[in-house]
Amino acid sequence: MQYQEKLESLVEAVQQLSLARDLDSVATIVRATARTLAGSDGATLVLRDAGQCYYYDEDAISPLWKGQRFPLSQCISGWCMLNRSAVAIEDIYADERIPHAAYRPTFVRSLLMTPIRTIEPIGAIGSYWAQHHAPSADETHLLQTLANATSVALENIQMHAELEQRVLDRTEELARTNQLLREEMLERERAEREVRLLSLTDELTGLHNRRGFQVLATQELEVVRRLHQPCRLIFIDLDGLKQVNDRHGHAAGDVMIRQAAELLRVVFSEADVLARWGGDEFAVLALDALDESTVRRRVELGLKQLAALHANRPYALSLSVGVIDPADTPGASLSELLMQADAAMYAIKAGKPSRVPA
Ligand SMILES: Nc1nc2c(ncn2[C@@H]2O[C@H](COP(=O)(O)OP(=O)(O)OP(=O)(O)O)[C@@H](O)[C@H]2O)c(=O)[nH]1
Repeated sequence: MQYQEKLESLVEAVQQLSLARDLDSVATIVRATARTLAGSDGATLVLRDAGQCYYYDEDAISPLWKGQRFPLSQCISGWCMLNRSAVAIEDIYADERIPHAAYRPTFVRSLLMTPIRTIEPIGAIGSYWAQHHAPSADETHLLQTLANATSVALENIQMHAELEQRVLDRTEELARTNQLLREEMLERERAEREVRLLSLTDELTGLHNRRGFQVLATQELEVVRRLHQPCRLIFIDLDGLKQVNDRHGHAAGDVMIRQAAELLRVVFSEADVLARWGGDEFAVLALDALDESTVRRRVELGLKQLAALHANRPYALSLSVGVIDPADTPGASLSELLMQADAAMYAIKAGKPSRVPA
């Protein structure tokens, strides 16, 4: 092949190398171009890897050396990297720098080893001949130019890989941050739900609290009024809680309040709005056409059942119950209706002979 043709091959290879994005592509280009430029029978790409010569690719000594690593001091590619200069050896068995035994199973008789970059070499390109061959100055020059272009390609690949890794790391970091934000959002939603729930619920009894009752009973009242359905508003007060607190302690008073709530759950249905209005008072919006005596009868029955369940409690559970029909005052607000029910309850309580249950 004429020098001009070789030069064109070299220019073509330099362009291909500038586009190569991985080591395999570089190795393929280098191997083929080295053989073309040197007219050799085989070529190899050696990389300097932590003080060793790493035979990354070769088609001269295959399959003996490909993928193997040798100390820089024990192979000719190492020699050429350490000395930062190309080395041509016409008869490898006459040269002391060659580990002869290692070459014996191969076809190699002559070689040219070119450092990849003469300043701080990062590898070497080897060209091998099966017959004795003395590489010309032109061949050596072309091979060194190829090797220098290869150094740029290798640097490019490393930079590209580093950039890709940085993008990957950043993407992972963003994904982790996103995940954390998502978890934080879910946690906040859960906490908000809990706060909403807590702010409508009475902690001691699990019934709605005053605020919960106002929200829900207002809605329900509006619906039953619009649909002309029956309902009753009921106000209930525990009898003698103060006495129980005083005689048996606050904890016993709490149990009494909880038992009253238990009773309301038994007496009224799930659709009704049940609330602890505060202290020892309860409010119920029953979505039913209950008359007062039915409510009272059910409460008494519930009290008996509870008394049987808690036979050894040191006090009797007793309630004063006021029942009103909101339909009797169609324009009244919930607060006004509650005042009516409270008054009805108080009339009942006032009529009781003794309000001390224990
Ligand atoms: N154990 C307990 N006591 C409470 C709680 N809230 C309010 N009380 C007490 O309940 C008592 C209510 O007193 P009163 O309004 O006189 O009611 P009562 O003792 O049931 O008397 P009457 O309603 O007239 O039958 C007060 O002593 C409050 O301190 C509570 O959550 N737990």
